Amino acid sequence: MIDLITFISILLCSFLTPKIINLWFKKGTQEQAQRLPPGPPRWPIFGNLLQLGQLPHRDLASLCEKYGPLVYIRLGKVDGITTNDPDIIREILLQQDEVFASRPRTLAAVHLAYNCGDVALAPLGPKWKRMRRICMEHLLTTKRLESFASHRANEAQHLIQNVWTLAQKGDAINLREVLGTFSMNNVTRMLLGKQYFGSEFAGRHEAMEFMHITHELFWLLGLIYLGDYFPLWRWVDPFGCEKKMRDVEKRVDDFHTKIIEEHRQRKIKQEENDQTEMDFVDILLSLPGEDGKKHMDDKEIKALIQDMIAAATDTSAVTNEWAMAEVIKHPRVLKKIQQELDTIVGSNRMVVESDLTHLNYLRCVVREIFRMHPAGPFLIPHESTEATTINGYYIPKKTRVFINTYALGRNTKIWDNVGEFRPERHLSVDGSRVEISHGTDFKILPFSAGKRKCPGAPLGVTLVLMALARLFHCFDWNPPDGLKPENIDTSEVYGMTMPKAKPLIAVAKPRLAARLYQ
Ligand code: HEM
Repeated sequence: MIDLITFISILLCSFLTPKIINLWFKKGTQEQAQRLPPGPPRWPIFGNLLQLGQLPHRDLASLCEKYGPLVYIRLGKVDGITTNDPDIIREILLQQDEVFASRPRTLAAVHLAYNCGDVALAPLGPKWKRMRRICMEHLLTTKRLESFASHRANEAQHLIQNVWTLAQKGDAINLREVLGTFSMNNVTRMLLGKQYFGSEFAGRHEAMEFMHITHELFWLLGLIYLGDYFPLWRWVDPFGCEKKMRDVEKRVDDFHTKIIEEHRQRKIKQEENDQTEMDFVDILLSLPGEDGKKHMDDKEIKALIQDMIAAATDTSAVTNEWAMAEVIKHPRVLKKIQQELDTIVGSNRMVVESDLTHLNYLRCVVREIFRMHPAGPFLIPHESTEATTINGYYIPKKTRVFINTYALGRNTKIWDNVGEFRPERHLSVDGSRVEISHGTDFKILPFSAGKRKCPGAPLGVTLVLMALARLFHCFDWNPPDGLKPENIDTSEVYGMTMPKAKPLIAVAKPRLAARLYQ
């Protein structure tokens, strides 16, 4: 006699299998009629999901090499396209911006971005528009960023002191830690009025908890979670990903609740005419809410805090670590950067922000890093709001768009010797200032373009250039004993950002007068 479970399974199979086959063939016929872009053959149910490995940006890059500049893929039940081509990217991000400027509602965005109530992961619509406007008009204006210039100068000096102390001890330096601390402190000082690491730090336990949950958050946000493409997977969740998302959601929320409460208490205690500088949380607490409400909801404030931390810290820290790795690997480039710094800044003072626009060769180095190791290998995936066509190919509504910036930077049709680190390729013929943006040719895309372009780009560029200029000006750099520069490992891991697989360890030797490091 068959047991009940076997009976139900047989019943379900006999009911579902014809439906799935039917749907699959129906879909196939529709697709043929509407001429989707070319792409690899697909499995039933899974589509091309099983063809993506640990480094999906490389897998999708190979598909573009094989099938052309615009490739159709199917991820479970979700339509997807990918491209490595400047003209198609321009078409998607500028010409058809309105169609492609939405975001997919992924489970990570639901759990970790307050039900898509933030800026970065919110679908296109009035809510996203309002939250983005708050960022642009109240947090990231030139005037507001200028008001934090002294904090940034202070953190740049703190970075140098930190490295100097380690160099005096003769220790090899873990640059991932040092650069992560620099980015995190800069962002949390602006955002939360707190420095989490260093002399005025917020308390060791709080700092460690903060670092820990931030790392888990980044990891979960970058994950290609099968439950997003294949709903049955959610029933099983064999690796406990969704459980982890809920766990991190709760811990992050507790953390933000505490921050908001601290700011409210501080405000109550403050004298009325107190002129203490306002941080981002103070500003958000002072803004009116939607529909005539006196204040913004706590949930909205938390979603914005979350976005700023996630968007600003890892992107700049990862870019800086790649730049240090490639430059130490290429001593010729380090020499040229230092010659430029010695000419423009000299050896009697530290680099200041106003120097950064004049450091044209260093700017080429940063552009070359964005070409070879872009912080966002797929930007943040976009989604189409309606069916459309690109180059005569049909793109269905709700198609997920993987703009492959990694493959763009290694596209042999637009770059020569793609694996060679050669900053000079970005020098302008007339010697004019080298811009760290996509420009008109869209051959690199560090901060994206169109409605969803990064609103923090000027701050991001400053954080990157400042850390690098100071570190190369103040120190000579070598790999640890026994490792030749050319053997420095430059393999990557995939995530929301694309960090170096192994932390960069290097030895620093001061090159300026000792008094300047104090
Ligand atoms: C080197 C540093 C940075 C890099 C490389 C970077 C890069 C990016 C990229 C590639 C995107 C996705 C754009 C798209 O999907 O089309 C993005 C979005 C975003 N970035 Fe940045 N970013 C950096 C720094 C910052 C900073 C400092 C902030 C704020 C303080 C910031 C805030 C944001 C926000 C809020 C979004 C979402 C925009 C939206 O969806 O409307 N970023 N960034």
